[in-house]
Amino acid sequence: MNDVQKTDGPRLLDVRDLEVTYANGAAAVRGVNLHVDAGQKLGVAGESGCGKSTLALALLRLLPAGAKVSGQILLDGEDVLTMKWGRVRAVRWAGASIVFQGAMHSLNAVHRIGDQIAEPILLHRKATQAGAEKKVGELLEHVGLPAARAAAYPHELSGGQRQRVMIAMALACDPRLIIADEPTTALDVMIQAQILRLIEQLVAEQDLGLMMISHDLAVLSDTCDRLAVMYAGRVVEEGPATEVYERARHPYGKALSATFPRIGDPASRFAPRGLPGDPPDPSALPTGCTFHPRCPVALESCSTEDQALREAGPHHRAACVHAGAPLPAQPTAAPATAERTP
Ligand SMILES: Nc1ncnc2c1ncn2[C@@H]1O[C@H](COP(=O)(O)OP(=O)(O)OP(=O)(O)O)[C@@H](O)[C@H]1O
Repeated sequence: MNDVQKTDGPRLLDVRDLEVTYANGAAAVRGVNLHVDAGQKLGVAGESGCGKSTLALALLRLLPAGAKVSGQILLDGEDVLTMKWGRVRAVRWAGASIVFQGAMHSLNAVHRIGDQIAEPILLHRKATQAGAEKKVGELLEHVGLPAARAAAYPHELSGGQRQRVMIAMALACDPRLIIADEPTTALDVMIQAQILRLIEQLVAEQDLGLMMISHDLAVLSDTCDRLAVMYAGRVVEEGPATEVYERARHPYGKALSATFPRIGDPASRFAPRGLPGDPPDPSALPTGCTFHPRCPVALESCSTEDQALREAGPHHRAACVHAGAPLPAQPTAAPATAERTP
């Protein structure tokens, strides 16, 4: 991404020209470039089906068999794509770890949460049982839960508490990068805000890198320093969070920011609804700019000419023929009357 170049050593995460094609021919990630440095928070936004989860899974080589991956995923300068499996397994906990959405599905219902958090510590840190238990207590307290909750089973905790457990587990082996895939999607708005503040606090305290994935641009702009907006497997807009959220230069970024107004904003109830239609099938992408069939400001040329990312403002880039100037006025959509959903 186009921000100030880091000069002292490799970036924490540096993704270059990443392509992922599933066995059925779905081109889910197409030429993605992005990076995260220590202490930085990158938000990756996009509707369902834009390739966000595929990107996250690719970073730690968690994709299903048959998926073809090319490009580079440099974690502290070391390419995850060419690592031996033993090294990949170590990196998954100690280099980077993932917090998934829906903690109830990610936690094992029949094991106490303390044992589940201890497992990677015993396995990858070669800790003693006593050492692991001590670390589990510290981690739980760190995420705002009493150490004694280690004895609880997942069903004895609330949704927010379970998500705190997932975060504790992600931190178990002191990773340097956290990948959070829709970490608050299943939670109500109050709890969502608490979990986001917790993630922010941990990132700042431990100088971690954060890559947070969400369909909700407002949540991301509230939490992250920079945003990358994905559409049909590509980054179509990127830049400082406020800049992208408030002055989107790609019509897709603009539609996403209108669909997800700021948390607590009373105007949110009257915000325009999202775009009609769905992202394209990655096995049969449209010609030209893949967004053109849904774009309210497309030119005739957009159906044949693809656009690369180009300067759209300070450290801000957009892959749109209109990127160099404020977007032309768009037809206004019908006002939404429902409360925003997290
Ligand atoms: N295992 C798979 N095999 C084939 N296609 C897949 C597979 N997993 C995902 N896809 C397709 O790849 C595209 C990107 O999916 P992905 O889950 O990465 O998107 P996403 O933006 O994370 O959406 P969501 O938020 O719903 O997870 C979609 O069209 C999806 O149908």
